[in-house]
Amino acid sequence: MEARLRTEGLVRRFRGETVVDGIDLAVAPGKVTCLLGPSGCGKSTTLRIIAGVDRQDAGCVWLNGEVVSDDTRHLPPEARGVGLMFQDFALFPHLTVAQNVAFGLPKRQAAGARVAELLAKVDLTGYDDKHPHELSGGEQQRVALARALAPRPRVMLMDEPFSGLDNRLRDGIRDATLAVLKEEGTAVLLVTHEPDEAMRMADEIALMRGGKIVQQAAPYNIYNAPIDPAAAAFFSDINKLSGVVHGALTQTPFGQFLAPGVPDGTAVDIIFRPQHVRIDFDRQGRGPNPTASDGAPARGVVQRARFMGKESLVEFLMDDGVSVVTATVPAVFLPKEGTILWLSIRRDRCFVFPR
Ligand SMILES: Nc1ncnc2c1ncn2[C@@H]1O[C@H](COP(=O)(O)OP(=O)(O)OP(=O)(O)O)[C@@H](O)[C@H]1O
Repeated sequence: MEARLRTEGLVRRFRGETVVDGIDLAVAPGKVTCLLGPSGCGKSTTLRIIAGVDRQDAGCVWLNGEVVSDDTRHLPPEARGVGLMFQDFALFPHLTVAQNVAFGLPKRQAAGARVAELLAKVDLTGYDDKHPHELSGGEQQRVALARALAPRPRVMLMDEPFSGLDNRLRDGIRDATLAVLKEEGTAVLLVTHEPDEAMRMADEIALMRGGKIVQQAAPYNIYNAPIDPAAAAFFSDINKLSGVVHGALTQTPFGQFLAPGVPDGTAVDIIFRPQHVRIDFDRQGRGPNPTASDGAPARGVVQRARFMGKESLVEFLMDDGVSVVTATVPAVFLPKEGTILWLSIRRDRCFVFPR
């Protein structure tokens, strides 16, 4: 399907510093792409350029198949037909819910039916005559969504739209928002610095660092096939084992790992997530048998175990005396310091990166 929103080679510099550095994006109807990255990596600037409130130094923006901004052309924000939803969503305090939602609709258009339809979609039927101060944060957020959607924008740009909400509300509002956006077939570009939010909302995550998209993929793929250690570390704690390559193999406490194409003598890091470590009891100095999926087990001694609610975080010093491995285990299990246990790692969840 043709992209509703597309950018090519967007560049933006402030005082000689390049903060957006060649951003290519494409979002199809009914799809959500999340721009995810640490503070200051250029996410909001990218969004602002697409919205038209900032202008790029190079590159091109298409909306609904038409160039809205390039070297010679720059449509103002109000002519771009995009919906905007930002963190400080600011409803008009003196207008009712229905008037807020109807605000963006053409004056001549009979707004009643569209307003009622949208209030039903965001589960606020009957709230028409209330004022913003009578609503909870979550309800205000849903009114803001209804207002942004009222003119049927085919593209929605959202910048940390849920960060003002408390944790208990947030998941529900995210899911409700997503459902409405999908139903309306809106192409969405959503900026967030929270990996959980991106995983929950996105069809595709564009991971940004230093003004560039370093990896773009579906949440499952980006989580399970990160492009480098920093991309892996952005989504969870990680474990790192060090090795040196000989004959396309590197030795670790967990046996050999393949390092295809990596020259002999290269130092590599083997990265894996704590949740992909399995632990097993010591049976008179022996652990579980090696398997194809989990490789060889290795013995470790518990150094620290922390209760985290639904799980425990257990830190091990491995038998080689240098490797430290952290595992998450169900919280019912909180082993004592000094306990000897055997660890295995899901082989398909390990990533080998030249250092
Ligand atoms: N108008 C401006 N003038 C000068 N520098 C700016 C301007 N706008 C943004 N910057 C700088 O550009 C860089 C990227 O900012 P941007 O707001 O796009 O980052 P971000 O990834 O959205 O971060 P955050 O998650 O903190 O909002 C930052 O270093 C910021 O200080």
